[in-house]
Amino acid sequence: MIRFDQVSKTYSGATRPALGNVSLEVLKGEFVFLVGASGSGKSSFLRLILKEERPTKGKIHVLGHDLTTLANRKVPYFRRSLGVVFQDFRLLPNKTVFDNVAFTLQVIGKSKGFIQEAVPDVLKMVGLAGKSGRYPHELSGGEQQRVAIARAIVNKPAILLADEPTGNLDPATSAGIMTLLSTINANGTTVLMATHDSGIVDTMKRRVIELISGQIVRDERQGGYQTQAIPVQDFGQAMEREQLRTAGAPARDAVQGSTPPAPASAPPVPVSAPPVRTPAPQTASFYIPKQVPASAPTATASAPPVPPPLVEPGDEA
Ligand SMILES: Nc1ncnc2c1ncn2[C@@H]1O[C@H](COP(=O)(O)OP(=O)(O)OP(=O)(O)O)[C@@H](O)[C@H]1O
Repeated sequence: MIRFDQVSKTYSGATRPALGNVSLEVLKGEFVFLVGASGSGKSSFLRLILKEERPTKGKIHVLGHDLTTLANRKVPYFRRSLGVVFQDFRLLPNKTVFDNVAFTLQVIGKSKGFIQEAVPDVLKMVGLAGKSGRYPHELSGGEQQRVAIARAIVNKPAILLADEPTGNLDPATSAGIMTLLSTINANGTTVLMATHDSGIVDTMKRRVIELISGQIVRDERQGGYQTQAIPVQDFGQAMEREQLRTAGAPARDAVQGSTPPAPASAPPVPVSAPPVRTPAPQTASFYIPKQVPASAPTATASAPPVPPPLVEPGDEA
């Protein structure tokens, strides 16, 4: 369904790649979380799938299309099989809930009759049946995100890409959105979701792909937000910090080049699924038990660079 073969993306003027030599496969019907610190490449990954960016190297196949050779004139048609949801909802402020969802169908030339049936159906599905005449500013954040999700799925996409869809929502509202995304997934849509929300990832126990500096360092079935282990190189520094904190003794010699003893309280070494078509990156050739909590990545205050709306009024039917 989605395949990356040794894909690298270096933005012009950048000194290092946003994504480096990424290979993976996502199968039909999967629900995949993309996790990693700000700037690790999650949004770039999603934009490559949308063909909003071109890889600098490597091949990307989505829904049977080779995106490197897909003609520009075919891109709008290709994107009709993809739904996209963003952290900041991106609703049209001067259109009602109904019209926000209907707009997507109008620009791809769906008939009035189709729209009159499809929009109420999808609004019911997302729990907004009674709010079709409201404007975005009359809705809560969670409701606005439901409208955005309705708009993304009204054309029944094969793949739903969600870039931090709960980033602006409180935990209870986020849980409702995740229930909705799970239902959409259970109905057959493949879902890829970039997130910083550890609670959601830990609760849902889905496939987790973790990026560090554009490299896949973990691809785990039923994973958590943070692995129970950290890369071995980091372990030396972590141990050193911990020992300095507790006893003042430097620790580098004690841990480098050998597997350290696990403390009584250490979690078991995780048995994660081997990476799917993913070469092990140099920074994570193997993992050892975590000794100190790694600092949790935090969302940036400003939104990452974002692509324009997927469907333009000029698109042909
Ligand atoms: N359009 C762009 N032009 C130049 N550099 C970019 C562009 N988009 C992203 N980058 C850079 O690529 C790297 C990866 O960015 P990306 O937005 O993919 O990360 P992210 O993991 O989605 O971050 P966040 O969690 O903050 O959204 C960063 O170093 C970023 O500065």
